[in-house]
Amino acid sequence: MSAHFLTVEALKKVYPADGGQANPPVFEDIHFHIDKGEFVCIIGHSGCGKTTILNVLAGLEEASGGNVIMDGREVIGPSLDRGVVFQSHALMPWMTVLGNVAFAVKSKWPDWGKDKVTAHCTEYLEMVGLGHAIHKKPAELSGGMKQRVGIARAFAIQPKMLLLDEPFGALDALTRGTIQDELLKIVQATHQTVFMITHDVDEAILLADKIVLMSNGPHAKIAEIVEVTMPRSRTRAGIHHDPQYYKIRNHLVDFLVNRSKTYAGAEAEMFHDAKNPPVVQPGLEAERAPVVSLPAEKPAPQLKQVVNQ
Ligand SMILES: Nc1ncnc2c1ncn2[C@@H]1O[C@H](COP(=O)(O)OP(=O)(O)OP(=O)(O)O)[C@@H](O)[C@H]1O
Repeated sequence: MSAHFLTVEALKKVYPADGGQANPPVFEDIHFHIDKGEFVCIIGHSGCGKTTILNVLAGLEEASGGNVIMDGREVIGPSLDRGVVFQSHALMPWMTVLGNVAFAVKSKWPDWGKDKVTAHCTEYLEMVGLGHAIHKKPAELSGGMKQRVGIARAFAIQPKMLLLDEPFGALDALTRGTIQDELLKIVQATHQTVFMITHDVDEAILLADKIVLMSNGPHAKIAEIVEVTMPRSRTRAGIHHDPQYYKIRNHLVDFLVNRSKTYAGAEAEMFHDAKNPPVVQPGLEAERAPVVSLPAEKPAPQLKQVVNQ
């Protein structure tokens, strides 16, 4: 049995086409794992299937093949073991901020009394800087405040795993930065296991222990796992002073701009092993990390080994 907290094996998704035609798989042969307490970001071009993968991990979407094992059990449906925060804050507009969080907390712990629920929710709302706004309704909040409520609600149920789908995508840069700092602090304090989709490479470098890079769809694969080797005590203001930051950033941008399209087709299988995507540490490499590109001619037999170093 796998020793990892979460294991994704051979995951594949095909959406049915209109008119009975067969669609190609959005992604296939997706393999990766997450250890307890790890913060994992996933990056890839629009349409490669990141949200679909997150929904499968959440149990909200069924895969067409493969499986997801979390904490020794197969994920077959939604559970309060997994907290989800979407890009659009899904708050109940008729309830107060406290009421929105309390609703989730009461679902998780139905035996708790009112005072215990209120104290618990208030603690998490204070953590995201909303202690002063617990009696407000969502309509009275800014976009950033609403998103904070969603984050507090997800943390308050103390899920085994937190799934974040571009939670800051709709926020202005200033608010986004502040909430990133708050998330960083909470995650450092709680050691919460997190899987997060982002399009922002800086956000991924700031928050993640490792970054999963997806190639373009259809037939998207996990192309590479990038370990963020900078010390965990990162701050938004400080990471730019670490020489590793630029190496990691350049590596991610180079993937997105140049390499993300080279993983589809039979030829790609000759140089890429989707079951064991290369794990790279560009921050620690003196030179630029190896660049994977389709060879012009038949590849040398040891090419797979080179890519995996
Ligand atoms: N319910 C659905 N029915 C049919 N096709 C779908 C459905 N949901 C998603 N798709 C298709 O699957 C592909 C992957 O979508 P998904 O939203 O998972 O990608 P993504 O990588 O998260 O994209 P983005 O970064 O733009 O959010 C897209 O081509 C999308 O059109």
